[in-house]
Amino acid sequence: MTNVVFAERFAESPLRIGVRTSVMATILAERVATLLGKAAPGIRIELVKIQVTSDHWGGDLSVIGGKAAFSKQIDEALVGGQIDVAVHCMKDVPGDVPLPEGTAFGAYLEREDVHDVLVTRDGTPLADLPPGSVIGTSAVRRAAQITAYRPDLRTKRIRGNVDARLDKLHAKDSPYAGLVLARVGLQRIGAVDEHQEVLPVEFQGDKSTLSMVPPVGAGVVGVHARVADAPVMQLVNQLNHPSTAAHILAERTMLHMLRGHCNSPIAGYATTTPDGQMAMFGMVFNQDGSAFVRSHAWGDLGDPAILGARVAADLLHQGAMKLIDATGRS
Ligand SMILES: NCc1[nH]cc(CCC(=O)O)c1CC(=O)O
Repeated sequence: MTNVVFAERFAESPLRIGVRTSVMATILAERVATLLGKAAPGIRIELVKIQVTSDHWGGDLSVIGGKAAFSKQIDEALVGGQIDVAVHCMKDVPGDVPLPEGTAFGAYLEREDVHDVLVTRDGTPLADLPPGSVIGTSAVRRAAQITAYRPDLRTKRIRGNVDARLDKLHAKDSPYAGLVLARVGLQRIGAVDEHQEVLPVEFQGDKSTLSMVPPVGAGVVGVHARVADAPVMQLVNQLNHPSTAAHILAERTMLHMLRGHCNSPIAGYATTTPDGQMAMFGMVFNQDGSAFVRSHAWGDLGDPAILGARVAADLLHQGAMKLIDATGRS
């Protein structure tokens, strides 16, 4: 793409990036704006704020259409041409509904940290919390793994942006002893002074060892644009990190095959091994983590979808769908 074509495309109007009005969404949109600005020096870039109703919804996500509710207004603005680019945490992009027609992810930024942490008011580790303590999380994946390790604790749903959740933890009459959150989310919003216990991502094969296997898409930011908008798509493509893109394709192929949705107790994590192969780990839990299936496979970095499909097929063969259905497609 020559600078002339860019100049023509952006002569009349700036490149518009849609951004949800949360601290984390704003920080990620600004990061993408900076990267796009470096890739095409001189183009004008504008952040367009989009108020997302579900950000203010404290109830059950299924009532407003699941995880897709968060992206609905952004998707409409992208398809309708009010914005040119949208920025998403891949973890939040549902696997059971297709992307809006005519749109695609043009870039996946290099994967960041995938660890979840336990944030507490005073730094008490998970192992030492008194029986009956309440852990705040809305993710069945997190609740299942916490409960498997400490069946004597309780988990309680908590919703809202990360900063709002931390406020709830520190509130005077907070019911929560701790919250499970993504470490990268805390880093992004600068909440680094919190008492954090980093939870290991490796599943050790038994419930007595603490682990928190990452969700599909953990730590990856995706840049979404209209396929027909070639200048923007080609510009966005320049930000793509190829091995991250391969890992995401493997993980999301697994998620599609398991029909993973916002309430799915599914973990999936693809990595590149030191010898240049791709490794993929998948796991499906029941609600309290007392039952699970898991699969680990290796494959060619050039065939991510095949690896994801193999892990999914293995999980399905072991009865994954029964566990997912028992948790409820609510
Ligand atoms: N569900 C909310 C959400 N979506 C993306 C992140 C940040 C982590 C990431 O991008 O993987 C978070 C915060 C959290 O789960 O604590």
